Amino acid sequence: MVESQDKELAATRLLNAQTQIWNHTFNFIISMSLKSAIELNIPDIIHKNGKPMPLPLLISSLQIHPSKSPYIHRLMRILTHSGFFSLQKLPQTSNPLEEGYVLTEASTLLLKDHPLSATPFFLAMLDPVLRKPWYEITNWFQNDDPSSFHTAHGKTFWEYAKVDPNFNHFFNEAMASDASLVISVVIDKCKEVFKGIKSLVDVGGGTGTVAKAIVRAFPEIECIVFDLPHVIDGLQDSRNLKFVGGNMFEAIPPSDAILLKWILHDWKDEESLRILKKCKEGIAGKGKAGKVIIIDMIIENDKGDDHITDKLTENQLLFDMLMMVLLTGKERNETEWAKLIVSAGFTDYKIYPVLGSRSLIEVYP
Ligand SMILES: C[S@@+](CC[C@H](N)C(=O)[O-])C[C@H]1O[C@@H](n2cnc3c(N)ncnc32)[C@H](O)[C@@H]1O
Ligand SMILES: O=c1cc(-c2ccc(O)cc2)oc2c(O)c(O)ccc12
Repeated sequence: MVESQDKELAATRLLNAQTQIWNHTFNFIISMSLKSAIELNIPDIIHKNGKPMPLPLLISSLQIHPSKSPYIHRLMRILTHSGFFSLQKLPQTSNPLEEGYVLTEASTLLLKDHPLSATPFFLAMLDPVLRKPWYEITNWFQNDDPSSFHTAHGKTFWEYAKVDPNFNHFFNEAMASDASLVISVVIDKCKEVFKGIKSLVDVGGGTGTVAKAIVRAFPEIECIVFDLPHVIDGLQDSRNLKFVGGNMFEAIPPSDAILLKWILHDWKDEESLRILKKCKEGIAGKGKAGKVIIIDMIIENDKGDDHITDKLTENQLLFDMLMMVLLTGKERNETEWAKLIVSAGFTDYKIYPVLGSRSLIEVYP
């Protein structure tokens, strides 16, 4: 009896292990299915419908070949199971089997016209330019290239952006959509961070989404968006917002405060230290208001004991891999951040854990 129970337990474990491997093996199927749903415009079509959308109506609204109509429910079934759509009973019907698709919070963020749309990044991640480096990781482990991206394309991420205007454009656009989301939360939840600041440089500030929101919310602040020349090329200055091209490893324009949003995780410790030291020079002599504002992840060391913490940690570890493969960067835990901040000559810092998997870190000279 005991022996047969042991055997059953061993078989269950083996089958569970196989299921785990299969689910991970097929993870890409979810991304590729979602890509197709976005390309077929399904989130926007369901949104426009305004109420739960029955399958036949959804099918008739899609630009697909008639022979493919019977397949749509299978695409919708996996994406519903993955939480991108949900099924709701149709209004004004007594038949419980009559239901229609509605958006979830995740697919709402994928709407093309959503001001905070995640679609540009989602599609960018599946683009062959950003996919190729993932096939090169093992080669990268065996050569001395700075990143797997470099192994795949023979140049760094930023060099690639400089010579490929299309890549430069879609990357900057994708960054801008994330920037809108983050800065709206920062302005709402961390107003005090900007108190007393008269000038701010957004280092690596891209096309200026964050800086524009800052000058709108705090008109007394003069902002400079500092980025590589090909990023800011052609962007128009306004009264309290200027675009300056340059290299943050060489010099950063002086100001009361410097913002580094999603900059330091792009770079390894030696490089990040050089950037932070340049920031310190940039805010030198600016008295009490001088500070560096970092927006980046702080990796949790403990494995989460609830589902949400566990998902945040997974998100951070995935970003850590993204930084390793595309750039030379990494995500850091608090000890690593503290070491970096102190090594660059700063005396103290304060963490505002208000941005989901990211935090705002206020750093003082
Ligand atoms: C990950 S993006 C972050 C953009 C923006 N801060 C945001 O979070 O939306 C990094 C930015 O750093 C810029 N960058 C890279 N190397 C740079 C350098 N040497 N000097 C100035 N900016 C640089 C890139 O062009 C890019 O805009
Ligand atoms: O190449 C990237 C991509 C991202 C990214 C991907 C998907 C998302 O939903 C959000 C962001 O983020 C990056 C990043 O933060 C960075 O500093 C460099 C490159 C990328």
